[in-house]
Amino acid sequence: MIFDGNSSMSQNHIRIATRKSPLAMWQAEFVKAELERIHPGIVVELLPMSTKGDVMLDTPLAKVGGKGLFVKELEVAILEGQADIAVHSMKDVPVEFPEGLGLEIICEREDPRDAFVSNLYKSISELPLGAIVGTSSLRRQCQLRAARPDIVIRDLRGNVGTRLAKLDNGEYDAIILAAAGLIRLKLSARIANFISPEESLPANGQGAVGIECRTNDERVKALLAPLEHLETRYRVIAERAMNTRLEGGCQVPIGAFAEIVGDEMTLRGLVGNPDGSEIIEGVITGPKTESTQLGIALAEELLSKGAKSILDAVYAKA
Ligand SMILES: NCc1[nH]cc(CCC(=O)O)c1CC(=O)O
Repeated sequence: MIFDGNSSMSQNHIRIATRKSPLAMWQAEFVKAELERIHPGIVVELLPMSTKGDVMLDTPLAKVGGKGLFVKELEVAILEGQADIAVHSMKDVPVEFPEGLGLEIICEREDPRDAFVSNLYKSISELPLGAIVGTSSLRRQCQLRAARPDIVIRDLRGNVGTRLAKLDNGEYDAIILAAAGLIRLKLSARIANFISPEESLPANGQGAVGIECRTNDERVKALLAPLEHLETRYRVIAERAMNTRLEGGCQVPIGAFAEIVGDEMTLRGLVGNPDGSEIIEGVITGPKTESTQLGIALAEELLSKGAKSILDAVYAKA
């Protein structure tokens, strides 16, 4: 039975299911603070939980497999009525939702770029021949190796603090992280260089926070509505639509990045193989209000240029 959100303990009370990582906690605290600012007197409670993705930290992400590694337990908590909402990094949110749940709100995007972090070098171009770079993202690996085939990629898992500690231990010459996570955790001083979308396309949804809740929970949806940021929604919807049409899981070498000027959206997309030896790129422009169609059309362009065989090969190995 799907829990009826309207029977929540009090009309002015919201419980947020969240992962326990510092970044997830920051995002949940951000939503709590926004709700408290907009609705004086509201009581917002955090329900920190562990997910499969948090527990299996030693396994390379591409091997853990399965969509929604970091969200399933949170969704169960909402469906069972222990929580009302879950706050996610849009980048980690699967394309499909369980019956009764939906991604109702997309908040304003933080910087969507990747960040180059190193104690020794200021940028990718400064890295010496054969430098060791830490990332577990096939997307980052693919684009880095395309530009610099000499670079050696080593796996890098864990939350942001763990990753920085591994860099500081000397395990890598440099690491690549999402700028948004570092900025939110007040660690932007660690960013040696922002990687432009021209150099490396970000992941779909990178830097944006989304809020999931019961689709029939009108009380909670009304409380959340002011947190919605329409421009971010258009951008993230286009990026996700491209990914969905490509049937991309959460760990595939796919980059997607939408920008809006006036009413016009420009969406760029890329599919590659992990070693960067093959990359298929495309760009499309159109009205921002047609973001889903733009994402699908760009995915179809990439597929017609050969993206399918690249993705099939990646999945066959995973
Ligand atoms: N895959 C983990 C993850 N999910 C969201 C972020 C960063 C913040 C964001 O994109 O909103 C990160 C860390 C990273 O990629 O460095």
